[in-house]
Amino acid sequence: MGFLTAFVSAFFPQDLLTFKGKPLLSKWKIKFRQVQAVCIPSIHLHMTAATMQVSQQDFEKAQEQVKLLKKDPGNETKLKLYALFKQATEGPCNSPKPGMLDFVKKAKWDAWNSLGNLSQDNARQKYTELVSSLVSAESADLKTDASPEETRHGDYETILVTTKSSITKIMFNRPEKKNAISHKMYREIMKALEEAGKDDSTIAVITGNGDYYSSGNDLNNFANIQPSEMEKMAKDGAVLLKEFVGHFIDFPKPLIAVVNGPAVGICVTLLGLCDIVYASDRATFHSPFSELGQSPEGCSSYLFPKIMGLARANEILLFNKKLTAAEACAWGLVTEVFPDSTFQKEVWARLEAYASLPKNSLAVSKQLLRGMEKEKLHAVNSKECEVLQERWLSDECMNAIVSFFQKKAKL
Ligand SMILES: CCCCCC/C=C/C(=O)SCCNC(=O)CCNC(=O)[C@H](O)C(C)(C)COP(=O)(O)OP(=O)(O)OC[C@H]1O[C@@H](n2cnc3c(N)ncnc32)[C@H](O)[C@@H]1OP(=O)(O)O
Repeated sequence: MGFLTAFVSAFFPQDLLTFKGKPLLSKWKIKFRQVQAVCIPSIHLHMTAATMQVSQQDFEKAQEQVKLLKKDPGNETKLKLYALFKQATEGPCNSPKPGMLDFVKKAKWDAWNSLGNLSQDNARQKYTELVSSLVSAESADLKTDASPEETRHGDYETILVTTKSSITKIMFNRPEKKNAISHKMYREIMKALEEAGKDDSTIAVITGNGDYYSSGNDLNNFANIQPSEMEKMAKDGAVLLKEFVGHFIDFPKPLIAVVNGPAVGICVTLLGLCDIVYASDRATFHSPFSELGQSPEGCSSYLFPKIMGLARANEILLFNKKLTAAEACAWGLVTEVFPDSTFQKEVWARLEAYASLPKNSLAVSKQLLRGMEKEKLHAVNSKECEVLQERWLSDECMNAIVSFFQKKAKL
């Protein structure tokens, strides 16, 4: 016999467990909440404005809500509910006191009788308030229970943003385009970073959906531009890029890159602004700026020489050297490399442990590590964007982009 069955059988006499004259015990005996439905007579009342108004409708709604409670509220509360219900529907207790040995009936009688001359209106109100507090407590519990679940944010088209276990994950989500970053995606990433900076998460993660981390700037951002619009395109591009990189410079919490596959262009350079970079051993790192007639961005012209030394930075940023994950780790761009087969499992277990550390301590420590450099980084960002704006108008750059689309057309 389950707890509620026992409670119902003990606390509600057989005569109460009837509906329209038919015995309901066999069908209904299991759930306390259902007993309340059996006990509902039809009441028509009007509250005056003297007390907080509880309408008949509210009272009936409360009776329905009791039926939906998932957790047993405990004997004491159930006795209170019973007493208030009887008082509300029948008025003060005037039935004879049960014998001392009839414990259950006596407990119920005592509860009802203890309400004395409480008016039916007040009893209805107290019943409704009690139910409302039980419902609120239960939904708060459910929210707490649900906290380890993943919550999805916003109405994004090009990225997926979720929070789980104090980690906000921003995932590039154009796998069919190798997660190339379109104009819309630049804007959505900025919005997601702004939100992640303010939300309850402890750390934020950037990663890619599919086989690529990201193939960098979407070269379509430069396609189909009329000659008369070239200057505007370059100017607007520089403004957008400056703002975009600025969001990484100013991000207030630890920012982790989970590089699930190859990374190209701006998605490589931005790694210098991330606080930790974990890579799958399938990942490669390629910044083909000179091949594209362009120049470095993402503060890499300043941070890469600091991270790996000028000679190595030159190989990547001037001569398009594509690094394996192991090389990128040896050169200090990547923190740690994991076998692809266990990458996700190992990385997320590690990050969950990190995200349980005190949030504010992590944030202030990040500021100490990065804060002094911020002004410098913004200046570098401005300069890089200025140079790129010119590069985008160069023949070298235009030819490289035309060549990319021609190769595609031939395929
Ligand atoms: C506001 C402006 C800010 C600018 C900031 C400055 C940023 C600079 C950079 O990021 S420079 C780097 C730019 N990226 C590239 O040069 C990479 C170009 N792509 C490739 O070389 C290849 O696609 C690849 C090596 C990434 C992958 O090759 P492969 O495995 O053979 O796949 P596909 O080429 O067939 O690609 C599948 C599909 O995706 C499209 N695509 C891939 N990358 C890009 C891209 N960067 N831009 C646009 N489209 C891209 C590709 O065209 C295919 O599309 P399709 O199926 O043909 O429609």
